[in-house]
Amino acid sequence: MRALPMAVSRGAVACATPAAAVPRRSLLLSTAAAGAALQSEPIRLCSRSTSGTAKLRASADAAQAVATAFTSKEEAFTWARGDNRRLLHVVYRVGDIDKTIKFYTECLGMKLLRKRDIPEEKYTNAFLGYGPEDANFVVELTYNYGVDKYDIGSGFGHFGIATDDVAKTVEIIRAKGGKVTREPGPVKGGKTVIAFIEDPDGYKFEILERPGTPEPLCQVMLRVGDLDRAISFYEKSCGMELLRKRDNPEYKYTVAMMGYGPEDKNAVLELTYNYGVTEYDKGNAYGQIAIGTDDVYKTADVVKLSGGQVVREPGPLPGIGTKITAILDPDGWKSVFVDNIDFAKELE
Ligand SMILES: C[C@@H](O)C(=O)SC[C@H](NC(=O)CC[C@H](N)C(=O)O)C(=O)NCC(=O)O
Repeated sequence: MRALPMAVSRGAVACATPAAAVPRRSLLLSTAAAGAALQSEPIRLCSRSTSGTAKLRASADAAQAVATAFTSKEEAFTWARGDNRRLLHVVYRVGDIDKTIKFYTECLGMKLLRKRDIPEEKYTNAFLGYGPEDANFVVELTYNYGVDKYDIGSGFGHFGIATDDVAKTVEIIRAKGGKVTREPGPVKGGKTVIAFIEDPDGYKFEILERPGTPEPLCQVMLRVGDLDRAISFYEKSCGMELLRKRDNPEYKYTVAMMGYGPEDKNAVLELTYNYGVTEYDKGNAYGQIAIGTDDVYKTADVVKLSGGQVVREPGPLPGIGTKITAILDPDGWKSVFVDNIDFAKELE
């Protein structure tokens, strides 16, 4: 059973604590600003409030005190990098779930993996993909009763589907009535053959040529206002690796592929920075990516220690019992970490 984090009074002051006296759960101080630089030495807090410590108290108040199992930030980041993580699914809202299921199964060749209706919360979920959820990245569609239209916004980019033959795939999609918005051909400024299609709600899918891939649903592309800030966040707060960064000055954008393993075998988060564009409208259609973890509590601690924002404290979901924690990146994109064991039970 996990111990509850210790409460930290707003009047807590920074103090020197002998190493031997450091409790099992330490209190580490982190700046609240997302993307704050790592500090090698944690500042420990004690609850003693004394006179003459106003400045320290003010600085403690201005920062986020984290009750954590870790004794240093380095320990926290090392744990996150070694955690058992992978992208589980991407969650987004659709206006007619049966129409989308038909499009994804008939045009995109996905399988309907499971569907659940939660009438008490007035929504339905459908999980679709190219392989079982215990080993593949999949989509989780959400239909909210009575809502048939969403705003996709300008920040969401696309989902990527890798295929052996883009031209053939696009012809099948077209023949089945799918909307092709960019014909197959080499990507501008590169060699990879790509095409773009749109689903019934207007979500874009990039079809890209990558023969023999084990993970056809391979990318979630989101636009960000500061690429280095976003890379730093996904490295430090999420324990991801920068797999590839490519600048395309001719077309004035840079992309960074972030993930938990090589791009040809694992789904990745593709972050796109368009020169000079620092803000996007995120709409209300795209939801979040879900990431598996062995410990949602430690995960939330790591996010806080790296200056990231936890928008849902770790704990079990009412009704389902699956433990999760939700975080926001510096651009406001959400990720949800899901306990691996609880998730496996959901699939039983
Ligand atoms: C292979 C992999 O790197 C790509 O497919 S990148 C695709 C490329 N992306 C962009 O242009 C991103 C910047 C753009 N301004 C945006 O915000 O989406 C792309 O979409 N190319 C279009 C083309 O027709 O080649």
